Amino acid sequence: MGMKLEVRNLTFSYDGSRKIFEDISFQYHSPRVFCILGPNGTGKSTLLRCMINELRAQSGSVFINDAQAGAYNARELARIIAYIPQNHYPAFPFPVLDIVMMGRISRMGYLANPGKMERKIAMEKLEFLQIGHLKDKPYTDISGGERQLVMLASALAQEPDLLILDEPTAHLDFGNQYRFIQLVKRLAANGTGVLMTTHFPDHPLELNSLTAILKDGKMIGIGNSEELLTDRNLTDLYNIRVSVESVGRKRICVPGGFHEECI
Ligand SMILES: Nc1ncnc2c1ncn2[C@@H]1O[C@H](COP(=O)(O)OP(=O)(O)OP(=O)(O)O)[C@@H](O)[C@H]1O
Repeated sequence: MGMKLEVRNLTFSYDGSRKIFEDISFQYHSPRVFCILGPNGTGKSTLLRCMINELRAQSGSVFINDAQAGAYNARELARIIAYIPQNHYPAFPFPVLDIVMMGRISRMGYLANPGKMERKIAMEKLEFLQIGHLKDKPYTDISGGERQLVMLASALAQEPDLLILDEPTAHLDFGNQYRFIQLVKRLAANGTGVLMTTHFPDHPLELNSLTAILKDGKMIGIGNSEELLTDRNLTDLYNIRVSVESVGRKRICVPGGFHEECI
């Protein structure tokens, strides 16, 4: 059926005076992929945390399936949305498989212990992401990129309608970044929505996603990646010359410009 997320006139401040962003509004329907681009410190993570009810906006509202986000308790929200923050610091050396099984909590009865089915689903998600070999390793003893994939496995085990991912490729190697983007395409094709922030404009171009540009506390553009991510818009956004080029059937962004000296 898909889910609907609506952000209406959202304004946020951490200290009550400096506005991190102001009057942000958009509508999103899953399973389309939605990417949010913006320079460092523009409030992308803060916006995501407002969407999942972790931070309370100064004004404006977030609606999930037409109900105020605040009306859902954590368990109800976890059945709809799985969120992976930009950084997660492991506190305990739980085995990786247990971490992935934790993704099942919102799907289990109150006071129930994870059983065979939870174990099977968790293992399937690890295998799906080609990290089954990590299942018995302590979560504290794996690399940043491996942790990111384990978090993704746990989020997938949650079987949400929407994945909200904060810079999901930040720790991934070149190959895993590509595999990850292909995975996002597959998830969307199978009905799971993905809303993600990224520092790589190539990602929304590859995903042909709905894309929003955040700059100086405002959402200055939203639309199809192909139309929104022009040389001009990317040059203005990142303050370097950028040209968007066709290579075969792909569109890629070239920082410094294709025919220019790097600046
Ligand atoms: N807990 C906090 N308290 C006060 N200010 C904060 C807090 N977290 C973030 N900020 C500030 O809010 C602004 C937006 O931060 P945020 O992390 O949302 O940006 P971002 O666009 O996700 O950045 P990046 O791309 O670097 O991850 C920044 O100026 C940051 O310093």
